[in-house]
Amino acid sequence: MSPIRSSTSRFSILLRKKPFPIPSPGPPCPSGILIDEEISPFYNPRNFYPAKPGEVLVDRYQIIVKVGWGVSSTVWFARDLQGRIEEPESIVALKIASCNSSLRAGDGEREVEEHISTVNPSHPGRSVIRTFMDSFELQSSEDRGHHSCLVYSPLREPLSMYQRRFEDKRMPLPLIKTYIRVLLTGLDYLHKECRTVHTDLKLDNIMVSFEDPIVLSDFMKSQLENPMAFKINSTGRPIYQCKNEFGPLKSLRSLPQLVDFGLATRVEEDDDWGVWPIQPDHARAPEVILGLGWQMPTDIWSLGVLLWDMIEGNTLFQNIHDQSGRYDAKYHLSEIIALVGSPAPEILQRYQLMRNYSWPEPIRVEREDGKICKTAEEYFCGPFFDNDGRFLYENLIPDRKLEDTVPSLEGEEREEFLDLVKGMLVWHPNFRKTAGELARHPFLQSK
Ligand SMILES: Nc1ncnc2c1ncn2[C@@H]1O[C@H](COP(=O)(O)OP(=O)(O)OP(=O)(O)O)[C@@H](O)[C@H]1O
Repeated sequence: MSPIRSSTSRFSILLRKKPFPIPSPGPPCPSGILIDEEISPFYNPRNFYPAKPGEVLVDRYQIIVKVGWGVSSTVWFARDLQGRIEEPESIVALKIASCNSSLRAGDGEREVEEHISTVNPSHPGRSVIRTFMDSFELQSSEDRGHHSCLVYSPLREPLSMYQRRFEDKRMPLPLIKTYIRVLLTGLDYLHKECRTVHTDLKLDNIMVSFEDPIVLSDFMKSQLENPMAFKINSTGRPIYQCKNEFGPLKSLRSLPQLVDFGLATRVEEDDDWGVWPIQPDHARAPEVILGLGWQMPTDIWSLGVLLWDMIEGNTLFQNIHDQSGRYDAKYHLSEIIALVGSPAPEILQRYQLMRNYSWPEPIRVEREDGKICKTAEEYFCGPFFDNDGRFLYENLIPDRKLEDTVPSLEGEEREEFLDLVKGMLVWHPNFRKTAGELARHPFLQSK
């Protein structure tokens, strides 16, 4: 038996897909110009894995093209060589985390995604959440720990980029409604079944799938003919310029997926609360700014804010920065009060109670001064309300009304939209509607 087995395995090795020859280098970039991840203020090239087109990782994934990057990772499309020669090409996205061991980049993301993928695979929202299909580790070249590598299905692009493909950068309303409903089904799964808060909802963390597999296969072929531009940096490593332009849409069959669980947080028990600052500035919920503690409803506030980015093509809260462009919470709260009203008395009571609560560990503010803070009040430069619950910056409250912020909707459509968002932009997190309830709202049903 054994000779037959060994010749069978040799035979199957022969039938296995072969790596393409290493593509010729693309055009050189001037060395003085910063490329992609180099722009990040805390960038250290030694922490990034020096991936190269043509390289085969773990004897299985052949790197072809860089399609994205973040502050602590790069994302590449790669060929999966596991299939047999005659099988269609299988392309995956590899997210290679940096090896900065203090951040343990990639490890938290892997843990949360493992949890999400196993809780209840039959829930309709499960497929809306992007989780990894495979994972492995790569040793860093300078003995600086490991690079965690997560393998995903390839996606077309973030919603921010997808939107720009439509006239006036606005997707058709029926399509937006479908997207919102799908995202809410995903959040219902994440919140109710997985008891996980995304904490970083923004259009860049909603990605859309390829509308047609031909778009991806044409893109991959074109990469072999037109390789990425690159430069050699001061440490002698090549840095490649990512390519992620997939051209005009062939149809509207793409669907959204929630991605990037690098900052996601599990809330196991009802009395577990996140306390540290989260969320992109304009989508930050009031309980985060005021340091009241946050749970799943904080994502509902963020998604509520993002509905303006989707429907109107601009942000709901427009003046939340000071004159030098820095996020300023007192302006943000002033806009919230103008559009949503004053906080409920319970919120003000909790604010007084939590004002002096110190975080278990101090946090450095991501500003030039890099101040170290122990409380939300220090971090967001409070106080904001006096002991009687009066807002300390009444003079900053702009003359705006929520009803005037949706010029593109009219009549019943507008009323229904306002009703939907009034269930999301609620000061008291407990009184916000849940994702499951919102998904059934009349505004989102096809008429
Ligand atoms: N599956 C995928 N298919 C195609 N492109 C992807 C995929 N995943 C990520 N990208 C691209 O890579 C970019 C960065 O990915 P992602 O959002 O997961 O990283 P990040 O969390 O922003 O990185 P970091 O945590 O290092 O800041 C995305 O904005 C997107 O352009």
